Amino acid sequence: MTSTPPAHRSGFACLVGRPNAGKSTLTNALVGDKVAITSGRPQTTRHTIRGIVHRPDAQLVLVDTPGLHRPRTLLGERLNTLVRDTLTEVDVVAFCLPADQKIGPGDRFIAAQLAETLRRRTPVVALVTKTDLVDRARLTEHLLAVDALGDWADIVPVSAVGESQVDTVADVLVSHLPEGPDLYPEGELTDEPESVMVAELVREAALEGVRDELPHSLAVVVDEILPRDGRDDLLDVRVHLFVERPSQKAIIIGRGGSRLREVGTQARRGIEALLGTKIYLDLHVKVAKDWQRDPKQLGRLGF
Ligand SMILES: Nc1nc2c(ncn2[C@@H]2O[C@H](COP(=O)(O)OP(=O)(O)OP(=O)(O)O)[C@@H](O)[C@H]2O)c(=O)[nH]1
Repeated sequence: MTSTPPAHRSGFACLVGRPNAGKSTLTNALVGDKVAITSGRPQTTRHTIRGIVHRPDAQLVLVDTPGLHRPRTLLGERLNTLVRDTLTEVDVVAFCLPADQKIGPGDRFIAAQLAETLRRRTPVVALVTKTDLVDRARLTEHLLAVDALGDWADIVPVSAVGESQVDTVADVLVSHLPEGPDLYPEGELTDEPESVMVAELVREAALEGVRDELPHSLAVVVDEILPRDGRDDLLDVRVHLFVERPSQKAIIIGRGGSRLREVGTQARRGIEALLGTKIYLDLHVKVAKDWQRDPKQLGRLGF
């Protein structure tokens, strides 16, 4: 019998569960430490990307769930909107239930929300997390309780800390993704807060001494932050500075580019401290006429 290679899959997943269920730790274990950042907003989801699992056979994009991530804030109407918005846009939902804690009202609440919101349109995988904290008997008991809690596409026990079954979790989540090519270039991971901070550091440096001349005319966009090929100690950071008029571009760049070099040096120091690694900072200045008044330009600049 000849076997055809499995189709490439790609899509979005979100990890839900009550606080301390182990979502962040598992996300990190799934994604590994190949961290790069971009401010580019994903085209296919409005939600913050927490990490991307790159594999030869698949790309799994893990997105944040603003609501279920912090169930304490999930009340009334708001809850329903938040949950529905995110959960209905992903391909698979992973519900984390820590093995060392009995299923409680918080878990039952989330289970009910998932059932009501998704109505089986999106598969939900139950992940029994922190299995390293319990013995076999307790794990079995918990698995049975989780099974009784809802209608799951799969149930997978996992320990992110003990590094047990993390690959199985990835396999199972990937199995629920549609066939498709990579959605993001390899090495790309988003972390919005950090890229916003990078943009802010560049903006600060660029406005130094010229704040009066172009206070609100400067927008900074971080295009990408990627590891340099073949280097694990250097990130390439590409940034665009947008001004409204050619005269402002001249101010930012300075005579023979002298001022832009100073801006780069100052911003680089701050960014290296922020990211904890050496960077190569690539700054480009562009004129985007009347960007403050043009909704299309504003959108492009991330406002
Ligand atoms: N022993 C053990 N501890 C774990 C494991 N996964 C997470 N933890 C611990 O559990 C605690 C909570 O983990 P997080 O990953 O922050 O949980 P979370 O669900 O992201 O929490 P919130 O951000 O509050 O929603 C941390 O102290 C972790 O170190 C695991 O597999 N084994």
